[in-house]
Amino acid sequence: MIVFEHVGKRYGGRFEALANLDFRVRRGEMVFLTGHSGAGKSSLLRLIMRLERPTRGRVLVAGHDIARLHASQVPFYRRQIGVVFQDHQLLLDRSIYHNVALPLEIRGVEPREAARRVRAALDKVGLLHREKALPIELSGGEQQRVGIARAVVNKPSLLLADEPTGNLDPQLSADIMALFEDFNRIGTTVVIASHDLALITRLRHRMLRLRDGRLVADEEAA
Ligand SMILES: Nc1ncnc2c1ncn2[C@@H]1O[C@H](COP(=O)(O)OP(=O)(O)OP(=O)(O)O)[C@@H](O)[C@H]1O
Repeated sequence: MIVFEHVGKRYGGRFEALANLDFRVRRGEMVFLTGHSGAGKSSLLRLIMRLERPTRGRVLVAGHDIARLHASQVPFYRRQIGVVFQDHQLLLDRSIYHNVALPLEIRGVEPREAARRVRAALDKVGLLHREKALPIELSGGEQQRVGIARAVVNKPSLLLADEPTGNLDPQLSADIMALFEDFNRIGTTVVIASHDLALITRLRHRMLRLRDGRLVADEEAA
């Protein structure tokens, strides 16, 4: 599903944020990406989203070198990827329903079909009963679940998350990870950047460990 071939990324000057990354993630896998702050986790995810391009090597997703995508193809490419952020980035003046519906509105999905999908996504994260609420009326854990519903409403084949539990207490963090496992179980490929080693070690998935932009360990779950 995802192949990194000798990938390097420099931001201006000589500073190498990522160096010689070589790994692949199979379709249907769930992988944690870990490492210290500044190790390059977000940069790696941004390469997969094609928000950045590698300065060396190639990133292939579903067989395509994504650096070669034409600008007009990029929105279609991104549609197959759901993204969850640490600070969920919800629109505060819109209801939960409309936050989750946003990616479908942008695509011009017909309202009745959109409503069906929004409710299915909210149901999966256990928040169907809060569809009329505003984000501010929800707890931090619930807001993050809305962020996940919005990420999966397009039924992406790939789900990426950057520190999705960064602001949550241990129990809520475990609940959020369990949700990602649910989506993985139905076939979605999942890549999660997290520095919460205590949590992700317990979950027993493959772990890619970055240090100063290099891949220093690739451990299959025991
Ligand atoms: N747009 C940018 N321009 C210049 N340098 C950048 C840019 N984005 C990231 N970097 C640098 O690249 C390195 C890797 O950053 P990155 O955000 O990928 O790490 P990270 O592991 O996600 O860290 P954190 O957990 O703190 O977000 C850091 O030294 C960072 O300062």
